[in-house]
Amino acid sequence: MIEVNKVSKRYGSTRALEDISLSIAEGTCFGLVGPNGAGKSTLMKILAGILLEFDGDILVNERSVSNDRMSIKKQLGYVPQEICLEDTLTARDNLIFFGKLYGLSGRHLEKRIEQVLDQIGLLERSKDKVSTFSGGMKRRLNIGCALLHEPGVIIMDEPTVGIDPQSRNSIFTIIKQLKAAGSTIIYSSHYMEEVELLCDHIGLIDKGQLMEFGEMNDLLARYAKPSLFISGDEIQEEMLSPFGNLEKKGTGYVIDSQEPLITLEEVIVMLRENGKEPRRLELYHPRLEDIFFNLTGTQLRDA
Ligand SMILES: Nc1ncnc2c1ncn2[C@@H]1O[C@H](COP(=O)(O)OP(=O)(O)OP(=O)(O)O)[C@@H](O)[C@H]1O
Repeated sequence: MIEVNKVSKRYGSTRALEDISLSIAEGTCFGLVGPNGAGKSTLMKILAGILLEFDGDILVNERSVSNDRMSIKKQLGYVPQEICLEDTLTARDNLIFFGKLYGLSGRHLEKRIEQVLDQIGLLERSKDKVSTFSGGMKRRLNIGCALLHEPGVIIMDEPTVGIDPQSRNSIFTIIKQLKAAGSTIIYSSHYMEEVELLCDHIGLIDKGQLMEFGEMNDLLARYAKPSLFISGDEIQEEMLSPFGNLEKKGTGYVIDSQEPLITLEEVIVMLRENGKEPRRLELYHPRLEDIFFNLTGTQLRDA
């Protein structure tokens, strides 16, 4: 269990984090979501024991990162947002360097390097210099460096920024495998769809403040309503108003409904009886974006 207790951080006059409290249970995949500049990296660095000056405390399995830093660091793997590799060395030599930093050596280190290279899909490129790698390969190696010492908790700060879809998918596969093996994952991103796909618990952060945190499904149920979307030249507002609260959205209307399937059926019957055909008629499932919008009144200010 990781407990973040009233954590605040200032850089000069900038308040990067304000009074953040949350907890992350073992074996969960926790997504920290927020726009650029929200404070995600700052919190990730504090969690990883890299940023040492802050107010409040963080407990990892009841031990404070401020007092037990070295023993806690062994349980953590940190993947920084900026790629942190030596370009002039091979993938294998980079892994040797990071493995030694974590106190690994000899046959155990060799074995872990083979396993990690396989896990990140770079076995065949292990003897190539990092300078010949694509952005996505560098990101995968960056992740591999944090996995060598088999940490129980892996902290990944926006690991998919600026990479191609294929590498992104392969990073998702790595994360899903880590999850299945029981690791705790803390994943920050400003891509809501990634967090929705990977994480079961989330924290929404904006301007240094934690807007909400909890289980994804609970938050979706609390903040976002299921609804129907309908559009078409023949579709008019007065036809739809008996079916629930209506909102004009783009070229059509959104109908709020607690039981969208039943409403869908009723709308179809009404359309048939009136001989009208919609261009689009579909169930709308609440998204993480809806929670953020409900809490902040804005769409995620994506860069
Ligand atoms: N070393 C620093 N010195 C001064 N200000 C900083 C420093 N690091 C971050 N900040 C500021 O603190 C705030 C939070 O930054 P942080 O990098 O934690 O946000 P973020 O959510 O990770 O954003 P991004 O997705 O752009 O990395 C921003 O206003 C940022 O400009």
